[in-house]
Amino acid sequence: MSNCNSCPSKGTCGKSEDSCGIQNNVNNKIKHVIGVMSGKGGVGKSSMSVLLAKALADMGYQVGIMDADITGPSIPRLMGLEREKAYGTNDAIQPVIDKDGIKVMSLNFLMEDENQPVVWRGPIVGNAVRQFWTDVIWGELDYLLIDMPPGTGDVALTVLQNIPVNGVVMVSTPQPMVSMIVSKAINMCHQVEVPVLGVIENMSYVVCPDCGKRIEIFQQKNTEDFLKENNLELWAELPMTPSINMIHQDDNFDSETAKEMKAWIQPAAEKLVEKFK
Ligand SMILES: Nc1ncnc2c1ncn2[C@@H]1O[C@H](COP(=O)(O)OP(=O)(O)OP(=O)(O)O)[C@@H](O)[C@H]1O
Repeated sequence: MSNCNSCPSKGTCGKSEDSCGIQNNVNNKIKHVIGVMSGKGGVGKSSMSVLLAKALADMGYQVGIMDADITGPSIPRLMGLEREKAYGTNDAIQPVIDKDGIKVMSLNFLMEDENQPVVWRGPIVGNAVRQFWTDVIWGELDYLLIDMPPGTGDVALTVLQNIPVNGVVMVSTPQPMVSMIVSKAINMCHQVEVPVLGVIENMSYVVCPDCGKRIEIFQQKNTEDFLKENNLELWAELPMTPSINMIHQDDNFDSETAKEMKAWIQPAAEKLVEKFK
């Protein structure tokens, strides 16, 4: 049964206790639940979830990532945890914990073979996501980041209505087609009364390897209009770069590549922390 007193969204949620579909988990003491969403597939939502988690962990926070992209789970590989398995105890599931202490849950941790497709209908996928909230022993966390499925369909709705999400970080790329679809996701959040906190623009530009000049690759870049129309703030801009492919190799933001990635995502991590001060 839902109970507002033990809910992390207490005080920031518009739902009444009677109408709330959220089931709490006594094993969860999570201060902030944050969705990382885009509406459009392939814009780098999972990569941004991982970078954000690493930046928050680096700032000393206890962090978890829930891979709610059930049919296309990429978090285990992006975290370098693709060989790990999650184990159950009675009716609870232990998340996988990486070297930084980031707790991770993904359907791939429960699959024998990560290459096997999950051929499930929407309600079953929705149940899996719900269980990632109700049955996983997340323990104490400052931030649980939810890597949302692409689109504004069934599963995204299940996350927003069945998990006490405090706010959503939108990931976009500077293309009119993408911002139109991301705007749909923003409006979906408004409809279910989940605040959209800020925007990360990925693949924003490229840096010339010879002269270091910033090159705008998308000529009809419409970031300012998009932000203005949706009354949102740009939290971070990341270039299109092969460094992102190294994301899984460095746990502590130690290597030069990782330091570079940290510098790009850090403003977003700081903005997020600031939002909940
Ligand atoms: N800034 C970037 N520069 C270069 N490649 C990137 C960048 N961001 C993401 N990618 C690459 O784009 C691909 C998609 O990234 P990612 O899986 O993070 O996107 P997604 O939005 O979560 O996708 P999906 O819709 O499948 O959930 C990956 O191969 C990733 O390495």
